[in-house]
Amino acid sequence: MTNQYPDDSLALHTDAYQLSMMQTYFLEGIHERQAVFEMYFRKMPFENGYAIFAGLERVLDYLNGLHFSATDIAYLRESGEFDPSFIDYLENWRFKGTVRAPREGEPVFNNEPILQVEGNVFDAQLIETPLLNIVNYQTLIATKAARIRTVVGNQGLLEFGTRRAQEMDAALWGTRAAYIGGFDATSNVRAGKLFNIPISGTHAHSLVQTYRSDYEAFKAYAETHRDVVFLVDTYDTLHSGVPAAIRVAKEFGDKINFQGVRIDSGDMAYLSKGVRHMLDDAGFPDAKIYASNDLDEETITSLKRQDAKIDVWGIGTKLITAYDQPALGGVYKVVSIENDKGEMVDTIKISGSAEKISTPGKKQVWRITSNKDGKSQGDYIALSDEDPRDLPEGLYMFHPNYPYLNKTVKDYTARPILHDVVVDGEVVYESPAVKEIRQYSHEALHALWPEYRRDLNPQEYPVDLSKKAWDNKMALIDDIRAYVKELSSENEDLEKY
Ligand SMILES: Nc1ncnc2c1ncn2[C@@H]1O[C@H](COP(=O)(O)OP(=O)(O)OP(=O)(O)O)[C@@H](O)[C@H]1O
Ligand SMILES: O=P(O)(O)OC[C@H]1O[C@H](OP(=O)(O)OP(=O)(O)O)[C@H](O)[C@@H]1O
Ligand SMILES: O=C(O)c1cccnc1
Repeated sequence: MTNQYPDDSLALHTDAYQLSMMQTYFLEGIHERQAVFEMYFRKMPFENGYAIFAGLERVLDYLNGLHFSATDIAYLRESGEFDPSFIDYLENWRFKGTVRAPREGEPVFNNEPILQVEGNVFDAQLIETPLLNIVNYQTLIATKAARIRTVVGNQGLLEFGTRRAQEMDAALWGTRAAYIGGFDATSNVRAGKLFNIPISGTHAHSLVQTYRSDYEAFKAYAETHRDVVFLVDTYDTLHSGVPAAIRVAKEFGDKINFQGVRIDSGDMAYLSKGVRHMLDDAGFPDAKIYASNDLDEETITSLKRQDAKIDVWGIGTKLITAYDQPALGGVYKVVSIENDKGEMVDTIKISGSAEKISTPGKKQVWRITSNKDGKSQGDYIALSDEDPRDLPEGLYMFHPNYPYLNKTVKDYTARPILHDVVVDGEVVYESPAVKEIRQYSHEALHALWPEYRRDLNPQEYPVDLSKKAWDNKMALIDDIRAYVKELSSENEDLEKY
């Protein structure tokens, strides 16, 4: 399908129920009521100790100049689903809200706000779906990438996932997220162009099959390239591929700057050791062994344990699809809303399961680090009118579910994590170059103790509520309980249920 709408916009990239609610607010005349919504996720992805926040650049692209185009409006009218006066209003609508977010690449944790939208309830509602769409995916992939980087150490790490991604957008933005999470380069050339990230690659089996021989294929490739890596497993790695690679490397010498070989099947521990011997014996001790084939942090760990002689890891499917956990599960909840007297009142969503109870009130996340070693002590979620900096008596931190787990931190720095990125509809933040984001992420991650960074059974990082935020939550839970009780006593029929 070609795009038949030259002015297609992203304004309709939302769930119909958002427009349905917006219509209600509009027709009831409350669409300009102020509200604060926050995005957070409840569980750490991959049971990891941290997540890497990503997606902000695309969020800003999306919000910048967001409006309903002529064909969007025409479509809504033709659908017959919405009131004409509501559609008239959408015609001149512009996003006027304020958005706060962490820096891209920032380590973030479950149950803390990672996006905050403040503005008309109408505006905030429309953008819920795309914000979750963007940040859930990119944060997931950046986190998966960071996990893989953890097990790979300082070795080369290449992103090969485009062919296996859930369509083109996912390949492109997933690649960017993977780079932020610590990959060195991508095979996706467009990502290289758009984001100015390094591109890299070898060649496929089809080259060898086209020439019907390893030697002929490598020779042709060598005639036409420098810095070559030969794929050696098309027919037989140890008996055909590697001998042919060595022969061509010797024949072409300095002309091709032979970089190494790639193995894409078979027992990679066994094969890589054999290949290493052959390359060393042939006088190519610096040639690198690349490996690919459904790799992820688990297989890499296992291969390292087996002392596989692999120098560069190419990772596709399991990274770009977040194979073992394909969704982050981030949610977007209203935490404060203007009442009919014009006052902001905090609001809570109660649930039978404790983890689904939201934390009311507009908040800020503070990262608390010790001034002695620069290492982080935990995150402190406070209401936005609190300032936990420079408290002479120290900062009292307690676990929100187990308050007896507590500590007082002295000689600390409290750094706010959420920053204004859009103010009253205007984008006020310019994303740094992706290379800088990657570097920032690396540094911010290493301000966490290694116990939170290990890939298996990491320590739970403290994400605490301020006393005021905690009291506010408890008071609202009590209010809701009293309200439900009153309803039940007013209506005896309800007692039956
Ligand atoms: N020594 C090893 N230890 C642990 N895992 C390995 C080892 N060697 C290879 N693997 C992994 O085992 C899996 C093997 O998958 P699979 O059987 O599909 O590969 P293959 O048959 O060798 O190649 P192909 O992809 O062409 O079918 C891959 O994920 C690979 O990365
Ligand atoms: O294995 P991944 O982590 O997804 O990495 C990308 C894969 O893409 C290529 O395979 P290709 O499409 O040629 O298929 P193959 O599995 O038959 O090698 C490459 O040889 C890798 O195996
Ligand atoms: O360049 C490569 O080796 C490559 C690129 C994409 C997928 N698999 C391998």
